[in-house]
Amino acid sequence: MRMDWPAPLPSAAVDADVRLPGSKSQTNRALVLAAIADGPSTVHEPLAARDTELMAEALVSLGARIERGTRSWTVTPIRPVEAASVDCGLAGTVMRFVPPVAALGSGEARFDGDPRARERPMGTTISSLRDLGVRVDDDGRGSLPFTVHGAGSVRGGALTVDASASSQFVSALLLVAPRFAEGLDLRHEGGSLPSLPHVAMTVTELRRRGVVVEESAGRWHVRPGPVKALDVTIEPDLSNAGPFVAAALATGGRVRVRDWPETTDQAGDAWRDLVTAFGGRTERDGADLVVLGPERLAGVDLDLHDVGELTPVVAALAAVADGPSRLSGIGHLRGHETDRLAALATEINRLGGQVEEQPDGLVITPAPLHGGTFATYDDHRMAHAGAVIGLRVPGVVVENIGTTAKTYPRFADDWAAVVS
Ligand SMILES: O=C(O)C1=C[C@@H](OP(=O)(O)O)[C@@H](O)[C@H](O)C1
Ligand SMILES: C=C(OP(=O)(O)O)C(=O)O
Repeated sequence: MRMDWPAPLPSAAVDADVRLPGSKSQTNRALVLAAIADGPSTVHEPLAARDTELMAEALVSLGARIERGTRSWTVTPIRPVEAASVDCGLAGTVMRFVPPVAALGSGEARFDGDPRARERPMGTTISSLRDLGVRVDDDGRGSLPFTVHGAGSVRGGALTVDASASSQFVSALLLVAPRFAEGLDLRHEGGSLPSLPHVAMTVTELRRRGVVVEESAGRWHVRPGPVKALDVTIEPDLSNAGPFVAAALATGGRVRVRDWPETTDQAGDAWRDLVTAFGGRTERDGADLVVLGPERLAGVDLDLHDVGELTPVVAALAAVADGPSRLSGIGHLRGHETDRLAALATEINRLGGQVEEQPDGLVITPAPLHGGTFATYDDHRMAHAGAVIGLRVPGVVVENIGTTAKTYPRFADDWAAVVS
């Protein structure tokens, strides 16, 4: 249900604890790897949200069995089916990770998604599968919908791709590469590869399951072999920690994020450095991370190429900061859930802000903001950005708060608990 949501305005500095749901990126990698493993695996504390439910349904439609309990999902690997239909929704991980899984099968799998999903870049998925000898039928636009025809096996070997539009093209191929007869010797060639922590997460998860991966700059070699079944526990989603971290920063308050991992591949771990850049501080307290907001929120000059998915919340903070900010290295965000650079500039400026869109980023000059509707374009992180601006600006109404269900169905309730 689409619901306009008046963003809560705190009456004092925020002082709260939050326990986040599981990581989308880890949950969807765990599901894919379990579906091609050598036996059943259990995923503990998975994220239950639209993107991960779509992933589970996609793998089930390809022949996996997934029993979804409240705190753990048990996956029995794929037994290939003759025909499958996969709804990718708006999930980049589903539209990029699942087609190579379908290529391992022996039937035909049709992929489609939300209207906006048909505009997200998919050309590298289609061309890389074709270069591997897999038949893919599409309408020539390099996007959804398309059909993958599994031929029972994929030979693999050497492959060069341009993954400058999304790191997910690389992760997708690496995840299934141990199941290619010759493994995979993958090179990225083209503009700079974004979101490197996400590729590191892919390599870590493969190695945890006994897969041999060698890597050097822009090149990965995956040896063929079994993917060992493994029971895993998913970490809290540190990218979704962003709006809560921002609540401490924007109000000069304190937020304790429960169970922040000591070490992790998650892009959201960069929040520890981002807090410092905005003038705040973090303290570790046992398993938790405590974020302490500054008296005055500093402007920032940040290259977010590696952690692009944090941009909407960073931009929202920059819009209420005391000094000017520049965010760069994020041209690829135009292919995310929406064109995030255009969406952020349009929506912040609608509230009286001064945001200039650049080819690879945003220049944000502080300006007094006023209330109004903050449109979200079916983008969960645009909704987070609206909520963060609403911490400082009375009368912000976030359009379609339900879009947060993509990765965080409880967001509005958790936010109300933290902010009021
Ligand atoms: O592999 C993943 O789990 C992801 C990779 C990144 O994609 P891009 O490289 O397309 O930004 C990130 O933004 C996305 O939210 C999740
Ligand atoms: C870019 C994102 O998602 P997706 O996995 O759909 O690409 C995101 O969550 O910020």
